[in-house]
Amino acid sequence: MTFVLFGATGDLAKRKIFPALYNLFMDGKMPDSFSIVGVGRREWSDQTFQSHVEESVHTFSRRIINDASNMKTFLQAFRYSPLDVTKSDEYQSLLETVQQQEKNLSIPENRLFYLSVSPEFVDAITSNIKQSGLGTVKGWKRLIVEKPFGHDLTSARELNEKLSRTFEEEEMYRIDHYLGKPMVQNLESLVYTNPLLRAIWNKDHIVNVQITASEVVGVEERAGYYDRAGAIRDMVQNHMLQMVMMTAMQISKKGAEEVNDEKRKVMESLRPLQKEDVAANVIRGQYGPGEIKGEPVTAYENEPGVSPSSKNDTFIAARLWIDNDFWAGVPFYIRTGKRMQEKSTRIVVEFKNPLSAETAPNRLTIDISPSEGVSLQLNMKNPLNNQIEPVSIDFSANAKDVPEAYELLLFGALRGDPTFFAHWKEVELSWEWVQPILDAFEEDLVPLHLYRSGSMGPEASYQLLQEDGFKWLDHEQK
Ligand SMILES: NC(=O)C1=CN([C@@H]2O[C@H](COP(=O)(O)OP(=O)(O)OC[C@H]3O[C@@H](n4cnc5c(N)ncnc54)[C@H](OP(=O)(O)O)[C@@H]3O)[C@@H](O)[C@H]2O)C=CC1
Ligand SMILES: O=C1O[C@H](COP(=O)(O)O)[C@@H](O)[C@H](O)[C@H]1O
Repeated sequence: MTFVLFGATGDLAKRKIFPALYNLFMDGKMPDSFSIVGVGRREWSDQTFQSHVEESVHTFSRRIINDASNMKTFLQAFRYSPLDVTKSDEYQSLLETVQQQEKNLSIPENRLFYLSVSPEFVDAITSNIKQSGLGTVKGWKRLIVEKPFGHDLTSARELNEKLSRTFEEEEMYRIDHYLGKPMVQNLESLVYTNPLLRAIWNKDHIVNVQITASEVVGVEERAGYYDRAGAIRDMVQNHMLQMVMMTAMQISKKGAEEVNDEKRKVMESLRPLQKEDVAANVIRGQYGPGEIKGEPVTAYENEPGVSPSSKNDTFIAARLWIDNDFWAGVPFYIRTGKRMQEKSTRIVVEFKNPLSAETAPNRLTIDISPSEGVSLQLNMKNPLNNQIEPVSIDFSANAKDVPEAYELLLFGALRGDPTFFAHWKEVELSWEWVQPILDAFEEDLVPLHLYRSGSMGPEASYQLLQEDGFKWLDHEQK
């Protein structure tokens, strides 16, 4: 297999892709013979590239590197091909490098193309892959595409149409790194393999589902992108909706087709929002000044690169309804934002409580990151005072040796397993659901609530749940 990495000199390659490839190699999960060809504009030699890869792995790998001989073998697989991806005539030398490696190392003609570049280049690269012959193989070819997948519904459709000229749907692996998080991958098994949970994973037993992805960091150096995207495109259209799908799908057997089908069904049942209804169901927020870990931090509007008087959303909370037999009448609440109190991604499932006045409701909390675990809140009699009190049964994963999201995702693509990648139908349905929100924001039909940095978002997001008689189950209330 030849792994052709466009954007090999970039940030994502350095922080995520090279360390993931190294860990797969160390775990014996790379194919028997493989070559990795990096592409970028910089005029690097193979040696410069190999040193860069080595440094990246040393800096960012979850594994402590103490095995020089394995590292040497790993680095020998790397070649660099300088190329401006917009110039068709430069692809010939890339093809030659790929073919030479295939010949020298007797590598079967299987090619995995990874586009870790700005979306504006995706069209040029895929059509040049076709024209140059890089995409003509005796074995298989696959394409991994990074987010963002479009800027709105129209651009996502256009992008998909362009990609489909070179790659079939079965050959496309759209990355959503939340689908690589071990606990998100675990959701399917958690419900499927526990008849106890399967029996109650529906509207008869569940009153609401809350999915939170809060971050402590602000916009950092990404204002150029983020000020145009906002939390709605950056997190909701992809990661948050993928977590809704993974939580709400009803699996009856394991396998990629089933997972993608069930996720699609969830999205098809998601009640569409009309532009006029957005304000009643979606809270738009932007961080103001505040404190993070005791240190003052600036408001979003004063961050470098943010446009003056920007109305960009750095926080979104929303209420979703899945109008199918399993979930009709159960609100799904999602919430995500930057500069919040804690870094945490968590799903809380609250169960019905017929004894509501006397006992706390049962709750299942699934911690996705940074800690990974599951806890179930039950009621028990305290022998000291004979009072019924909530107790928690906890399982925490030992994160030390757990593969990172990019390892799991790359391993999936290497095996040709699309289970934890976003199928086009899911992406399109997600954009369809989000588009009225984008329109309502554009037309300023939704108030922008400022929230204090270091808080859990604007007060309005608490009111959203209060309207239904619920409250956000933050960490201390778990
Ligand atoms: N960084 C991250 O954490 C994440 C990134 N992503 C996505 O991954 C993609 C890459 O991001 P990131 O690595 O951060 O971006 P960077 O800006 O760090 O890297 C961009 C890469 O593209 C290459 N490139 C740019 N123009 C050309 C060109 N004309 N011809 C050939 N190569 C070119 C650059 O090579 P050179 O400079 O040598 O020309 C560089 O390797 C983006 O789509 C981003 O949205 C997604 C999730 C997280
Ligand atoms: O895709 C993105 O995700 C990160 C958050 O990812 P996590 O794995 O740290 O939870 C977010 O910071 C970034 O803005 C977004 O582009």
